Amino acid sequence: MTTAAAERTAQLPQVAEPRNPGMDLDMDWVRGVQANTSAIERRAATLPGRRSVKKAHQAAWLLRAISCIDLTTLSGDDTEARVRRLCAKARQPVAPALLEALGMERLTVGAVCVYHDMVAAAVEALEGSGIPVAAVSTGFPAGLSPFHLRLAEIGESVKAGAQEIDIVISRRHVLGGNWQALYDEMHAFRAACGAAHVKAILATGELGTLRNVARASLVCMMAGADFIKTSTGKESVNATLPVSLVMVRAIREYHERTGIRIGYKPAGGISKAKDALVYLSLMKDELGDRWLRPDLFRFGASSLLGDIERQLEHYVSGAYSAGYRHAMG
Ligand SMILES: O=C[C@H](O)COP(=O)(O)O
Repeated sequence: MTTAAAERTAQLPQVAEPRNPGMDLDMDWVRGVQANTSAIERRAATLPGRRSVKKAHQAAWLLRAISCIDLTTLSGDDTEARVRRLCAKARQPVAPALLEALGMERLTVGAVCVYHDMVAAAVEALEGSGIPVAAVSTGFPAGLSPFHLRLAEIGESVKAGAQEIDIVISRRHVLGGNWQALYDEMHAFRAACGAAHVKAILATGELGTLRNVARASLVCMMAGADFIKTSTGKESVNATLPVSLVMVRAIREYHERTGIRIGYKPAGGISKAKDALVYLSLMKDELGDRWLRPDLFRFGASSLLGDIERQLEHYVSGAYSAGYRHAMG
């Protein structure tokens, strides 16, 4: 690391110790996990119509959604200039006049998420903001590069200043029911992250069954994942409500048994404000208010912020402002 990079790293805000110390692999627990697909799909189908976020309160919830976004660019044509623009947006996700109209002084996104090569540019652009940089590592998105290179990539991203590492698991371990291999892989990734938080991307669209999703979620938590994340955004099926129900219920079960709170990150294809509201109400219903903060909930999204901003503008321009003022007290 260059001296300048080392100095930048030293100036970064203090990151809390990873919250999940993990535990030994409990095969009885893993094998005992079931997922009733039709019941989950029935329940998921009711979620978009639920009214747990009242219309009059939606602007406040949308502001909360912004604070939980991992603002993402993960494209082959990413440039440092694009990342710098993204970081400027991360610092000021909503125009100051709009924010003022909504009665808020300061709002940032939860993190900026980039490929390893863009970490240094993002760290520099976010300096002093308190916004962490998340790096997708371990041969994202397929996770099929040699194991030692995947570990080395984590180390490089941490050295460059990433405070959060989004790893991808080997789908073949899940598809072959090789839970010990999945545990060992996740455990090694966790160790390589050091003080950085680690999010385990399951790539649920490639895991075959909801039961596999439930088991993989548990194994990754046992091996020390601080967050579990649905998707890379590159699979043909990314975040869905049925998968989210399965994963948040695994988080709930892990919390009930261990007392440890694991975060949840749906990612891929979430681009509408109304979808963000559905996810927030799912978190509230299934896990409670504690999981509505950025330390335990993130959206992995590249285009969600734009739609939320449009909805907020619409809101401020008239329709529900009386209700919003009431909701904000
Ligand atoms: O992890 C985040 C995803 O790659 C973002 O996916 P998206 O571009 O569909 O929002």
